[in-house]
Amino acid sequence: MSASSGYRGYQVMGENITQGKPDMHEAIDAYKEVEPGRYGDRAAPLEGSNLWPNHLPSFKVLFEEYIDHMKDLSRIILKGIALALGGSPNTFEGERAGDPFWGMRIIGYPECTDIRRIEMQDDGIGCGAHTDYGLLTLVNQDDDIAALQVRNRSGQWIWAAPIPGTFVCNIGDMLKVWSNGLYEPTLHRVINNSPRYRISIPFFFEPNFDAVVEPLDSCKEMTGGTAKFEPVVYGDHLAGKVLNNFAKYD
Ligand SMILES: O=C(O)CCC(=O)C(=O)O
Ligand SMILES: [Fe+2]
Repeated sequence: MSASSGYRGYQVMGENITQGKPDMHEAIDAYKEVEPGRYGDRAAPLEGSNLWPNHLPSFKVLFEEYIDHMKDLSRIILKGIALALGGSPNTFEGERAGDPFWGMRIIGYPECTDIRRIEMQDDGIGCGAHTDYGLLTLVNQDDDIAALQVRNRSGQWIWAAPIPGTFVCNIGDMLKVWSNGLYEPTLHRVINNSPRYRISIPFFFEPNFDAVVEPLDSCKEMTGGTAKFEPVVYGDHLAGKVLNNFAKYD
């Protein structure tokens, strides 16, 4: 993991920072590849190619096949959301998310032992509370370890306990803007209190890198007629977040 690979590749335990605190996980991070100069200065920090393990040639093939399935599934879910928001099913195609940016992480959370707790002097936070940055996240988590928590409307943290054969679907920041607040991004965090190493694979379906995200007309109509959010270019939002997570590389 380094700034020169556009923050792609392997990160050691504690390298990812959320709200100023190191997260207790290790991960392989991949993003849609961005050729130099493709989106001008705003994409420069995220330019780069993914890094694959040399000794596992099938890894890249399987990974890319999985990404294609995740993109197809995300598009189907977004068609439903678009209809619910009073728009055409293709609202998120074309210049909004027809050429979606994406990210995917393969994350490992260490097993929880008393010794580790003392050594790390941490409170067991595998990933600090945050919302995801884009449209939708599809989390594929280990079937038998409850570690992901989401905060409900009453402010309580509840377990998003795994249901075999399903994904947890989180709403991202950009869907809040496009829906003028009708969709609330899911605040979530990870605490692996189990005595076993946990693996989860979140896939992030994002807008086009250069999409200008602003409340949709149909959503403004449903929420009192005025825009509650300023327009934001998705790539700027993402670059700000990623640089913050890896502040030590600045
Ligand atoms: O490990 C999980 O279940 C979720 C990870 C997560 O929230 C993230 O990487 O954004
Ligand atoms: Fe997340």
